[in-house]
Amino acid sequence: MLLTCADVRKTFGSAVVLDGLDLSVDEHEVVALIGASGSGKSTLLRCINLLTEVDDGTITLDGEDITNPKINPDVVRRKIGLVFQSYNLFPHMTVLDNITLAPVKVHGKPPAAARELAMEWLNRVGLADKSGSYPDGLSGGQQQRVAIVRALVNSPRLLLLDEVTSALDPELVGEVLTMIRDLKGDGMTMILATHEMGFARQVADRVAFLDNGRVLEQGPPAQVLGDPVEARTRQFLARIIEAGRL
Ligand SMILES: Nc1ncnc2c1ncn2[C@@H]1O[C@H](COP(=O)(O)OP(=O)(O)OP(=O)(O)O)[C@@H](O)[C@H]1O
Repeated sequence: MLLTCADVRKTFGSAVVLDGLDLSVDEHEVVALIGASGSGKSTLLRCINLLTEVDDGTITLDGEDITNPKINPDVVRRKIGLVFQSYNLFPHMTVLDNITLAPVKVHGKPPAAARELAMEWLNRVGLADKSGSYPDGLSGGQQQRVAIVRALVNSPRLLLLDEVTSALDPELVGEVLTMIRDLKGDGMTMILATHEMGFARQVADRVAFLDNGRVLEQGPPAQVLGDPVEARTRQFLARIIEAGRL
């Protein structure tokens, strides 16, 4: 296993958000997290990326317990890319500078090498001509693809994607989806939190349904989304169908 979350607990005040959650992800696997709003999907991703500290339980990456307080979070975060719904690009920096900032300033990569790698990725995703543009000159889909490239230039072992298509106009979702499918083809290990069941169905090897702070049910997309075992999964999907999102 590349990642193992074992008995992870997280509370905010009196709210128990993760309640002994177990989840394992194999190398090259793509896992979609689904569940009602507030079920803890983002919190889990933030715990894995060490942006939020777990109260209890362990998270193991590549055999190393990353919840051990002695671990250097910056080293862990280099191995785990996290991309948010709101792309969070720096508005006053060009696309190229947004991408090379962390490799150069944080990780000490020579600027020329960082630019070369960034341009390679931008070429691959068809955005090389935007390298000198500022984020507000790009569409939402283009900005999100730049945000994903920014995570990829650190060569992460694991990519976490938190609702990366949710802020996009429907016609822009496809280009981000295509990029994620290409990454899957390259063997990138990914965990994606999503409200879009179509997205989960199209890219995930496995879907995990979060409920009351635990993974209640998981399996291949066709099974979990098409023929769920648990009554609560069925209820959740029925609400999604009502909302027209299945
Ligand atoms: N820093 C925080 N302080 C207090 N409560 C928090 C904090 N972060 C998250 N929560 C609470 O934890 C619960 C789970 O939130 P989380 O964002 O993980 O859910 P989610 O499944 O990702 O929801 P959504 O699908 O709406 O993004 C929510 O009730 C939220 O209000």
